[in-house]
Amino acid sequence: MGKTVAEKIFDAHHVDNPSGDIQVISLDAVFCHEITTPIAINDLVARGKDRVFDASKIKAVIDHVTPAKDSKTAMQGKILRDWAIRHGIIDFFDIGRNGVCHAIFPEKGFVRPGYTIIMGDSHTCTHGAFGAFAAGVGTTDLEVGILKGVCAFKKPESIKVEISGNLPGGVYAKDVILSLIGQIGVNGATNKVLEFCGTVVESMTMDQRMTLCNMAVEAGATSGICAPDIVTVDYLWPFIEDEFKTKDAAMEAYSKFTPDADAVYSNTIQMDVTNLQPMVTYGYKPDQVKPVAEMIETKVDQVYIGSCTNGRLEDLEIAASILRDKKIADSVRGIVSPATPQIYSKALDRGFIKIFMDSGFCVTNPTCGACLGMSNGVLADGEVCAATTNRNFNGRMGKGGMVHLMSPATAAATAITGKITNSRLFEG
Ligand SMILES: CC(C)[C@H](C(=O)O)[C@@H](O)C(=O)O
Ligand code: SF4
Repeated sequence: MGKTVAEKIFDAHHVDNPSGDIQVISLDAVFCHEITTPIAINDLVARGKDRVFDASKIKAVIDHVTPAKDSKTAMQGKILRDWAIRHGIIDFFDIGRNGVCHAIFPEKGFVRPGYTIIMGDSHTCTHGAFGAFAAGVGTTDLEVGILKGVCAFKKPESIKVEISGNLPGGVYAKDVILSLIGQIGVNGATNKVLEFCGTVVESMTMDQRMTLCNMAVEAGATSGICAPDIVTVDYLWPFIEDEFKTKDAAMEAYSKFTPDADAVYSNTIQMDVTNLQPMVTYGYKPDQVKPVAEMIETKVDQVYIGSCTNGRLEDLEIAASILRDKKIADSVRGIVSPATPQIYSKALDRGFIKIFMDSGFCVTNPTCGACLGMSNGVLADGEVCAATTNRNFNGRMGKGGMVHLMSPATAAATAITGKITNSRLFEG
């Protein structure tokens, strides 16, 4: 019987089959940030198990609140920092070199097709864009992962999402994933892997595939996955050139993580995006999605462009192309957080940062910050934010605040008018 991408990855990492449909797999990487890992560290220390399975496979970053905003966040950073130093974790990213975990780790080449990765963060599914199985876990699993380099999962069942057609102008990967979540609901993929395929996915860049996989968890999925192909190899080439010498050799090696034609899926969803509209969320759940056209009178107080969903270079490029030579509405506070220092620096070189600043946006350092309402743009009670992030939960960006999720293009257009706006108004 044929296998899905996730099944092939599980086979290649099989350690044990303790019971029924539970499988223990070995881990290629454990990613860490300063909000959840310190809880695991403190517990491991208290239990006399302050060890790591392999310091070279642990990658850590201070990203959620950086620079620290108060004594609590300073201590969270300190616990992670001291632990990284204590255990010789070389790939540790602190202020000045740090960025949003799900943007900086792929950028550094830490994700490869066929990898298994866990992290104490729900959007770990982002890394599935590289053909990896990457999942967010709780503290107990994180501790076991750090100590032993293994993790127990339910054997993966996958939903195949086949995306075809041609994306219209002004419609992006973010609109595709919002529309899918709107269709299947926040529990539509619970305990399943969403395997994205089809001509639209094949023609997406890695930045776009990361946007797609990033929100898999908002439909309840354990992970999102795109099979590795030449786009993946091109992205990773600087990191894998020495190993493979030719791209063909890399493709050949990674092809063992492409799905079989007769792979078995729990179900298949066909999406034709040819007539897709730009999408926006309207409520407190990511499946409450409407076309922008139905939301255009909605006034916003703040526009936030950033996060692990849409804070990458292509996102900033699209937003900047709309903001060029324009001013944002006086009533709007515009905030942009490039997701990593490299993105920031490239955005500077390419003139995007100047466009943001000239239009009236505040540019912050790379951080999660406003996305989860911890710093750099917390909303006041009753305020509304247009955001390129992934969660619109009640109070997510500040108590009593409302978040509308959308693409960077829609966010930029919205900043100019102060009301939710179709970016086609400004796109050529
Ligand atoms: C802080 C962390 C545990 C959390 C998550 O897991 O998703 C955060 O990244 C978020 O997006 O809310
Ligand atoms: S950018 Fe937002 S969603 Fe992503 S990891 Fe940070 S807080 Fe979570």
